[in-house]
Amino acid sequence: KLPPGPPAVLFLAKFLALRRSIFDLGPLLRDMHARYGPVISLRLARTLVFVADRRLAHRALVQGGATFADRPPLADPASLFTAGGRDVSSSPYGAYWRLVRRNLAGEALQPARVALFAPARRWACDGLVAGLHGAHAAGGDGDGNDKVITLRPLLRRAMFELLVYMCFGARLGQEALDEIEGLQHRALLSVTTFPVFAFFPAVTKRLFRRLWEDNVAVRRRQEEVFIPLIYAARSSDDDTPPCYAASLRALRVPDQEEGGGERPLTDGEMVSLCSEFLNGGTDTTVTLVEWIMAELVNHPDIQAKVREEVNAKPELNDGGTQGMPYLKAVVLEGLRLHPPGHFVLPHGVQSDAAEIGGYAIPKGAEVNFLVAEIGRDETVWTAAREFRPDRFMAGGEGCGVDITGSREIKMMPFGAGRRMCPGYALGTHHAEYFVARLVRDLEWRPAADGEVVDMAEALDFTTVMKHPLRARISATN
Ligand code: HEM
Repeated sequence: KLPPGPPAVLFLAKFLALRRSIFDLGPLLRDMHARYGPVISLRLARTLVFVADRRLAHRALVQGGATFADRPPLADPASLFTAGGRDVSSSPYGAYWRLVRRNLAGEALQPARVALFAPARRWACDGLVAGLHGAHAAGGDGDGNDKVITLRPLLRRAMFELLVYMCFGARLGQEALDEIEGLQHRALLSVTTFPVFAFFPAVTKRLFRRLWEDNVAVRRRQEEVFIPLIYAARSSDDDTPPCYAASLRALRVPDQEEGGGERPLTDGEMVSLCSEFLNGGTDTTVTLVEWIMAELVNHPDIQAKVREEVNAKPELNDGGTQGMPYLKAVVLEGLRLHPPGHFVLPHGVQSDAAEIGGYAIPKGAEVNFLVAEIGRDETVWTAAREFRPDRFMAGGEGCGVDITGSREIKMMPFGAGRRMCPGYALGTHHAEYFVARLVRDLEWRPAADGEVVDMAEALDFTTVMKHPLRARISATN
């Protein structure tokens, strides 16, 4: 018995009537869950299943082991940009995925390695704060030490530069960064825009030839830019910690064609893995930091409390955020209330006997989990729609929450189980450090006196602030 859900035609009619993007299912799904229950299905080109209940999510993703650890196959152009599903997030569950994931988690993202990048975090934030101070000259208003800025572009550039350095071990000039950021944006669009080439690809690639050729040209340019950077990347030297690209060059994966032997990664695979590293590490964290700063503008009391804690800790000068429980609570509350991804990436099913909540989930189905709904569940969180970091301090309902969800899921901003985000510690640490520096070095107020920042959401690749944060900043002493 499949999970209940509306007939596909009715769903599509509603979807088109609302002129929603294929990604923007949130409001429709909420209505459908209210009507049909916590597990629903929709039979479109393949069966889509949506799970909105934290206990069922735990049973499927954590207790279910490998049952839902696969990914559905990708259509073009997503397939083009992942070298045919060969990055970590789109590889099918199996030996190749295990090796590339272990390399990412065990090499590039392991805590001792991340610690070596403390000076890089510092220069990234120094540049960001200096840029915000200088934003006045570039068109901010107000005067002297007090100006209205838009945070996102400068924040994005600082985070991107940091990730590029962690990936390639090189600091690039602004022009090269501009180009790579543009290419990365185009690669992301391949995931978020309507997948025309999923339908009769031989025909649609002719019908929409310009669009297809455009994608091919972007991918070619991405290879031209990335391959020299990958081969120039040193394993490490006195000044540069070992970067991700160098670990990819050293990695060996099973060679399917050579009957059991090993082979290095192809250039295409390395380009896609680097591209995933840059996008995975930048957009999610930037979105999170922007939401948190918006909450801190709306809650000056919380902002002052973070500043007080951060000022008392010289560790920040070394790129660390140890011993700052309130800062950590603020970031956790940001992850709960404003998870950058409102869904995990779609999960695939390899077995014939999968079930969720007593419903059969057919092989080949695509299973999605409603991350934002789970973090805002009123039965778990008091005043679930309010920003209250204290809930993660001693005595609060979130104190000691298990962010990996292995014991129990109360929130799952990074997913849970075998496909859980391998970057969760880095993402959290970057968010903590950037928020700490922005609050320590600058005072944040509404753009106009008495104004409340609008917290409306919009779907980009992540769920971003519909109106990018504008705030009045001044230097702290
Ligand atoms: C605040 C920051 C971040 C958030 C909220 C976030 C969120 C997520 C989520 C929800 C998933 C899907 C999990 C699933 O399908 O069950 C995911 C997967 C993934 N993330 Fe992150 N992420 C963040 C930072 C990072 C960073 C810093 C990196 C790497 C540099 C990264 C790399 C990945 C990769 C490679 C996957 C795919 C894992 C797999 O399929 O095995 N993420 N992330």
